[in-house]
Amino acid sequence: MAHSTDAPTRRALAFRVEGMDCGSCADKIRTALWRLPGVSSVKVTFATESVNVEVEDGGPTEEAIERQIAALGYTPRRVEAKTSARRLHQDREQDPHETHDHHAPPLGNVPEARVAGSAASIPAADRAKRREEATEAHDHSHGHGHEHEDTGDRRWWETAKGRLVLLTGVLLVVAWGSKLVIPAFSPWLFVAATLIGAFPVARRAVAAARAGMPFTIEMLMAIAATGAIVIGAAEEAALVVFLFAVGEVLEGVAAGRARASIRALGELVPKTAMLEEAGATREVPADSLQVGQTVMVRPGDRIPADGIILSGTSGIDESAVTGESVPKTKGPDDPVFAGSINHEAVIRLRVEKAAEDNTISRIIRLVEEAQEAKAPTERFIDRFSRWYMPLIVVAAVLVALVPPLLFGQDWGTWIYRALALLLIGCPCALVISVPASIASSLSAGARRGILMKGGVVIEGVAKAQMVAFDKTGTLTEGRPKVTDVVGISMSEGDVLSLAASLETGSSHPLATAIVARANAQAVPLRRTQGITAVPGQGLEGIVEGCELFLGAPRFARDRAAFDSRAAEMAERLESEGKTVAALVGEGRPLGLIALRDESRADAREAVAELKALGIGSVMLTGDNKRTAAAIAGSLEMDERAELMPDDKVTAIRALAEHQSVMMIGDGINDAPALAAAQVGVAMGSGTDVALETADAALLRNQVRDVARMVRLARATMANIRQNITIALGLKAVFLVTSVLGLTGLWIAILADTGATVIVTANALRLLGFFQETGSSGGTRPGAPATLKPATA
Ligand SMILES: Nc1ncnc2c1ncn2[C@@H]1O[C@H](COP(=O)(O)OP(=O)(O)OP(=O)(O)O)[C@@H](O)[C@H]1O
Ligand SMILES: [Zn+2]
Repeated sequence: MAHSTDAPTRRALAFRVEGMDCGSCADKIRTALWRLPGVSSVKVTFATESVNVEVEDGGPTEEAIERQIAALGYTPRRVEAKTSARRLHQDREQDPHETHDHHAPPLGNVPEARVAGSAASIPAADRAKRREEATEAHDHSHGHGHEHEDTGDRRWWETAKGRLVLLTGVLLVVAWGSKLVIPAFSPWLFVAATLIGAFPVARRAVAAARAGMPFTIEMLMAIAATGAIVIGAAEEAALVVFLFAVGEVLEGVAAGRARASIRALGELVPKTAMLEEAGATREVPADSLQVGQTVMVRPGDRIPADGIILSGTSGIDESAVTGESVPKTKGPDDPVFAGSINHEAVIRLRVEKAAEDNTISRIIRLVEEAQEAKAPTERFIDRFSRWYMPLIVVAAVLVALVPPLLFGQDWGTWIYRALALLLIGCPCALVISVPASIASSLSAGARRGILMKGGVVIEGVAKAQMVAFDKTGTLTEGRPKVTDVVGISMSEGDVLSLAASLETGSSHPLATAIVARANAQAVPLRRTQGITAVPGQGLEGIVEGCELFLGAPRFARDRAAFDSRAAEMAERLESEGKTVAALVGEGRPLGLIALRDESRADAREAVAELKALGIGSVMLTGDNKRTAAAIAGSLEMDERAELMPDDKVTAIRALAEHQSVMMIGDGINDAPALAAAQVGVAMGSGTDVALETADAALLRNQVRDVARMVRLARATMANIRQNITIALGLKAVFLVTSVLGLTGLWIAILADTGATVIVTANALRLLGFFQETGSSGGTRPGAPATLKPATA
C-alpha cells in the first residue's frame, strides 16, 4: 500500500459525471477507475454527480479517465478541482470497496457520520497545504482545452440515455408500421431496432465486465436481448430494449429531483451583490465576494454572503439557513447568513466568508455528503443485491437447461422463460430503495433546519428510546437573570459588588448575568487578583486582599460555616428553581445571589410530544438537585443533577447501557457527552459549531424540533421498509410468474422499471413530510417553488 506523501507529482482531477442515479452506479465508476494503474485515490459522490481522482506521475491522462467513465455509459465533464484536494486526502490508502469517507463502526453504534465533520479538525497548517494542492490542481486543469463551466442538469432528451429512448422508440414505431405494410420485412426491422438499441448497453456491459464487474444490469439486458433474437422473439426484444431505456431515464429524472431539492437551498443565495468600493456601489457576482469587502443590502433583498453588520438595523429572516422564519432584529456587530432576507432597512455588512464557505453552502455540502454515509439497512441491501444478481443468473441457466434436458420439454419455451428470469434479476429498484428515501429525508429536514448526517443517524434517531437534554442553553434560554441578592454579613450592594468583581474573570452564563446586574445598578467593581475557575463549583479569587469563593452553596459550605438561617434561605431559593451562588470570604458566608434561567417556551410541549412517541426525557445538569428538580418537575421530565463536567459522560454511558440514547446539547462545551450517546445532537447556538461537532444539528432554537426530527426519522425508516417490500415483493411475484410462463419478457422488464418508479415516487413523498404533517413552525418561503424537478 503506497504511503501518502503529499508529493507534488500527484494531480487531482475532478469531473462532473452525468447519468449516475444511485449508489451502485457510483460503485461501478469507482471500481473501474480504481483498476487504472497510477490512480492513487478515487472519490465518487452520486449525490453531487462528482468524481474526484488523484493520479500519480505517469498515471492515466484525464482523457483516459474520461474514456473509462464514458465506456460505462456515463457522461463525464472536466471541472476545476476546487475542493477536491481536501476530500481526496481522506480517501488515500483505501481499497475501492471502502473508498467512501465513512467506515462502518465496529459495533455499529458509533455513528460513522461523525467522520464527515473531520475536515474541520484538520490543523490550520495542513489545511493551508491542502489549499495549495487544490490551487495546483486548478493550474493543471488549465491548458487542456476542456469546458470548465458547470452547465447544470440537462433536459432528459439531451442526455445519452434520453437519446437512446428516442432512438429505440422511433425504431420500434417504424418496425410496427412496417408490420402493417410489408409484414415479411418487419422481423428484420425488429432485429435492427434491438441491435441498435442494445449496442450501447452491451458496450457498457463489456466495459464493466473488463473492469471486473461481470454481473451488471447491462449484462443481463444484453444477454436477454440477444437470446430473444436467437429464439425468434425479435419484436419483444425490441420492446424490452425500449422499456429498459425508458426506465433508465425515469430513474434519472427521479434522482435529479432529489438532487434539485437539495440544490434549491443554494438558490436562495442571490447571484449578485452590491459591492461598496471607494465610496461607490456596483453590482458584482455574489460568488466573487472576498472576505473583508463591504456590501450593501437593500430591504427586501437576500443577503449575498455570511457577514457582520457594519451599519443599519433591520429584521432579518434566516429561514433559508435555520428554517426559522420569524425575523430577528439585527444591528451593528451582529452576524448574518447568506440567503437570509433583509426585511426593513438598508444594511451594510462586512463579508466574513467566501461563497463556498458560507453557512448555507456548507449545509448543502453536508447534506450531499451525508447521503454517502450508508445506513445499516442500506449496507444489508447492498450485500444482498451483490448476491442476488449472480443467483438469478444461475437460476436462469437451470431453468433453460433442466426441463429440456431432463424432462424432454421444449427448448424454446424454457429459454424464453429463462430470459424473462434474467430480466427479473435487475436489482435496480432494490438498490435505489434505501438511498432514495434517505436523500428525500435529508432534504426535507434541511429545509426545516434539521440536519442529520446520513442514513446511520436517521436510523439511530428513529430507534431512540431516551433523550438526554443538557439544561443550560438547551432546555433553558441560557440567559439567566439575577432575581434576588441576599446580604448575610454585609450589605446587598457589597455582595453584588464583590461577586461581580470576581465574575469579570469568568465567561459562565451566571457570570454574565451577575456582571450585567451590577452594571445595571451602577455598583462599583473592585480590583481583583488571581481569579481561577473551579470547574463544576464556581470560582475563587482575591478582591482587595480578601480571599473569596463564589459558587454553588453545597461547595461553599465546605469553605464556611453556614448558620441555619442562611442554609434555609439558600434551599428555599433553590426549590423555586433558581440557581444560587453563595459568596464566602475568610471562612464566613457573606451573601447569596439567586439567578433564574427561564426554560424555553416550547420545552414542556416538546417533552410531552416525545412521551407520546414513546420516548423518555431526562435533564442533565451541573446545577444542584433542588433547582434541577424544580425545573424538571415543571417540564414533567426526569433529571440527573449535581453532575461534574465528566459526570455527564458517565451518566450518558449508564443510560445508554440498556437503551438507545440521544443527547441534545449546545455542541460547544458538551461535545464529549454528545459523542458518548448513540446520537449526539447540537441545538441552536452558533450554527458553525453545531454543524461540525454532532451527528445531527437543530439550527432553530426550538426544543420541539427534537420531536419533529424523530418523526421524520421514523417516517423515513417506514418509507424504507415500504420500498424494500415493494421492490422485493414485485420481484418475487414476477419471478414465479416468469418461471410458470404466465408473464413474458416485456412484463419482466416493465416490472423492474415499474418498481423503480414506484419506489422513487414513494421516497419523494418524504420531501413534503413537514407540509403533510402540518408540523407548525417556520416554513421556507420560495422553497416549494424551486422544488420542481430540474430535469423534467
Ligand atoms: N462562574 C460561576 N459563578 C457562580 N457559580 C458558578 C460558576 N460556575 C459554576 N458555578 C456553580 O457550579 C454549578 C455547576 O456548574 P457547571 O458549569 O458545571 O454547570 P452549568 O453549566 O451551570 O449547568 P448545566 O450543566 O445545566 O449546563 C452551577 O450550577 C453553579 O452553581
Ligand atoms: Zn443505477
